[in-house]
Amino acid sequence: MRVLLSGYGRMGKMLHQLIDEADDLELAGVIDVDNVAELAQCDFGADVVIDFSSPTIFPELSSYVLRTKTPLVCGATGYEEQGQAVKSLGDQIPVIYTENYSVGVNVMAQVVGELNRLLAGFDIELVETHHRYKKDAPSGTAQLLLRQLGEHHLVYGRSPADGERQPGDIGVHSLRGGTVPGEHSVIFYGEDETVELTHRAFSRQIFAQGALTAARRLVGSEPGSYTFAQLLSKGQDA
Ligand SMILES: NC(=O)C1=CN([C@@H]2O[C@H](COP(=O)(O)OP(=O)(O)OC[C@H]3O[C@@H](n4cnc5c(N)ncnc54)[C@H](OP(=O)(O)O)[C@@H]3O)[C@@H](O)[C@H]2O)C=CC1
Ligand SMILES: O=C(O)C1=N[C@H](C(=O)O)C[C@H](O)C1
Repeated sequence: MRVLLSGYGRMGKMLHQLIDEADDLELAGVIDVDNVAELAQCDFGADVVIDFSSPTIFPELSSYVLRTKTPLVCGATGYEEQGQAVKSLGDQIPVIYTENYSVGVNVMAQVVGELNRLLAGFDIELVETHHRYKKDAPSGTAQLLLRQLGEHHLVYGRSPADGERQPGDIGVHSLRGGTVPGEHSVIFYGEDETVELTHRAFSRQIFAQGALTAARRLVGSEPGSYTFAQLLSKGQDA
């Protein structure tokens, strides 16, 4: 399977290493800030595009995948406004977008939704921690987890002026430092008890492996916008 990488930072380089190590994968090319124009000029002959760059590349990237009918695995975060636009590519090609390609977070999201239903009335706070270089806050995964919690009033950080916690608030706290690949906790506070769910990534290899698994299962699929859970279960069916 020939892979075109979009974005050659921490994730792009990790993917390149895994592609070189895998017998079934080959690098079709790399797109980064200095050669985005090639998307309009070339056909890299790729079976799939894997994007870990930034939503700012979406116009060029979407034109390329639609013109060449190449399936797209999209992992860059910060796509809230364009989320629907990414998914609408599924009318013509197979596409997946998720803010987190780890199996653990995928399961955590389902459990968070269930805990939210079972622990109605508990106060909820979300804490996410990432390396010092992360550009966006809160993380994409935080937004994925917040979607499982339904409509709430989000309080980002907490300032001295905020006063007492209001019913229905969810505090969202972003910590940045060191080399942390990604940690997310959702904490439910009740009367004299708390329930805390935490996912810790020990390396960004899990995200890269998850994106490659999604790519293998997306190639050959019918056009559509797939979820990570759908592609993971597709593998189990096979
Ligand atoms: N879904 C998931 O499981 C995961 C998602 N991510 C997300 O993936 C993204 C990348 O993460 P990471 O590799 O750590 O970040 P990096 O900043 O290390 O890499 C991003 C790369 O993309 C380049 N880039 C940015 N904008 C454009 C553009 N418009 N056109 C072409 N290239 C561009 C950057 O260039 P330059 O440095 O010059 O800006 C950089 O080389 C982030 O949004 C991150 O949150 C990360 C891990 C897992
Ligand atoms: O930028 C990162 O590193 C990560 N970004 C994703 C996010 O924003 O949630 C996924 C993972 O946590 C690592």
